[in-house]
Amino acid sequence: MSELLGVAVLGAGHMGTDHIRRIDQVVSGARVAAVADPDTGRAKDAVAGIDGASVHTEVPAALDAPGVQAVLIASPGPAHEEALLAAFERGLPVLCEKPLVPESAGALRVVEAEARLGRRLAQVGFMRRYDAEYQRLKSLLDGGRLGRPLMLHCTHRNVSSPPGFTSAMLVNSSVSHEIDAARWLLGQELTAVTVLRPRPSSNAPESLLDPQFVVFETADGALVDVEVFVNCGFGYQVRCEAVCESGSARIGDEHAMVVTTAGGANEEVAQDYLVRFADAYDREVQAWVDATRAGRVTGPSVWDGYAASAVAEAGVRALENGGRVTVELAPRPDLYA
Ligand SMILES: NC(=O)C1=CN([C@@H]2O[C@H](COP(=O)(O)OP(=O)(O)OC[C@H]3O[C@@H](n4cnc5c(N)ncnc54)[C@H](O)[C@@H]3O)[C@@H](O)[C@H]2O)C=CC1
Ligand SMILES: O=C1[C@@H](O)[C@H](O)[C@@H](O)[C@H](O)[C@H]1O
Repeated sequence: MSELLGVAVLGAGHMGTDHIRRIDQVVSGARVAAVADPDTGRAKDAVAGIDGASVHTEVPAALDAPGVQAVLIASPGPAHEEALLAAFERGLPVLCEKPLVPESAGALRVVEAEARLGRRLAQVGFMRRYDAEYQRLKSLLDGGRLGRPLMLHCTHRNVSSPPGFTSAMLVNSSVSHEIDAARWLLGQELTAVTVLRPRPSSNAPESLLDPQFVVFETADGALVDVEVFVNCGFGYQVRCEAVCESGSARIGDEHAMVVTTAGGANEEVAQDYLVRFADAYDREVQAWVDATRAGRVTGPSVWDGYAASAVAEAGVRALENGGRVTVELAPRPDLYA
């Protein structure tokens, strides 16, 4: 394919606007061909100064717009299923922001729809798989030098939660990244989940259960714990330590600049995922564009998206009802073997 890949971006909010900038200014081989958002003002602002990008309020109009060859979904999670199925009907390759679909039943319908097509068309925006530190940890674990992984200790802290953020979203929005990262790093499904609730921070909005401590069990007997704290107030911190039979490895400490002045040192802390994972988003979208132009799909699959939603759903049940909840996955279609 010699011409630029024409991308329709669905949703021009926080992530959509950043991806539009990325496609326009950072990534090579693609251009923004259309944008859809029910809020026309946002859509127009997001493509201001970009030649040839049409603006739509409805998703089908954007998918059918001239020059559209692929779709980047950055609308809220509940809108993803309809958008994915509409893209599949048109044979358009998709990069879908996480979650694939928040409810596992809807995510499974997407898996089944893609399996019926008989070829992969979509990948999910689990960008940590493109982060240099996560990739180094994955290579180290796969190389076997540290022996069998026994535990992952993870930290996921946001400065503050956006309006409307619920206690369930700590699990199914924030921890969804750790769910995917753990499945990917360990190469195993997560089979059970328990959520512990320390006393809520007085800095969290009224009635938000924040922080939470989530423990996953894996098919092979490893444990993954996640401290998720979305109103920590001081910074965006994502850390992961793998404890293995012959050693341990930790990522997530190397981002800050350390400023030393008379009598002391001060370490900067990133405030936002758009800063902490900027390179990962760039690499994710570039890889998607390159693979799409080559007629391939290489990123986290729709099956990975379904599994993450099923685990998160079990996590929300564990949060709401207490106790340990097991994860039930549907049979995996051969397409994702
Ligand atoms: N990978 C990551 O680190 C992150 C991923 N996300 C994901 O990105 C997606 C978008 O999140 P944000 O940008 O933070 O939300 P946002 O609320 O800032 O923006 C969503 C936009 O979508 C528009 N919209 C609503 N319904 C739509 C529809 N049916 N079709 C097209 N547009 C529609 C809204 O008007 C709004 O402009 C979500 O799936 C979220 O989970 C969000 C933050 C970080
Ligand atoms: O995906 C994300 C948000 O939706 C989520 O709400 C945040 O907690 C995460 O840090 C961010 O990466």
